Amino acid sequence: MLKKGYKQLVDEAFAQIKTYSVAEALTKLDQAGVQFIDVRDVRELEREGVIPGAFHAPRGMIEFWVDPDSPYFRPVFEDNKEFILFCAAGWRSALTTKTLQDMGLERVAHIEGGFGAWKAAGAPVQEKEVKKIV
Ligand SMILES: O=S(=O)([O-])[S-]
Repeated sequence: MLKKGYKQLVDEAFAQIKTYSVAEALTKLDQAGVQFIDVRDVRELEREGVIPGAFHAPRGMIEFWVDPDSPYFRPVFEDNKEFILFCAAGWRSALTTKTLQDMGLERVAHIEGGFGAWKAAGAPVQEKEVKKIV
């Protein structure tokens, strides 16, 4: 028997994090000082598309990419931006937003319903660029 199931974890995260509707997030898409963060798996990006300008930080690595003391640190996280996370449907991003908040990021939020809701609302989507190996 688990001490906590996924539902409890997600509900606890929802209670402690900021959640933007798609409409609210859309107003922030091109805003200076705001960075969208896509925490989905790369295969989902290839299959479903991406939000223009979003930085891909897979959930599996994100704690290591955010922490400047980690050998995997990514400079995109060093600025004092607002980070808006999303996944496919809003559960992984809720857990990840809670984790980044626990790590000390002050302006972090996620998008309700994730990329699925974003796409369904007709918000901007583009194909993932395929990197050519030369
Ligand atoms: O992306 S997810 O909300 O289905 S975990």
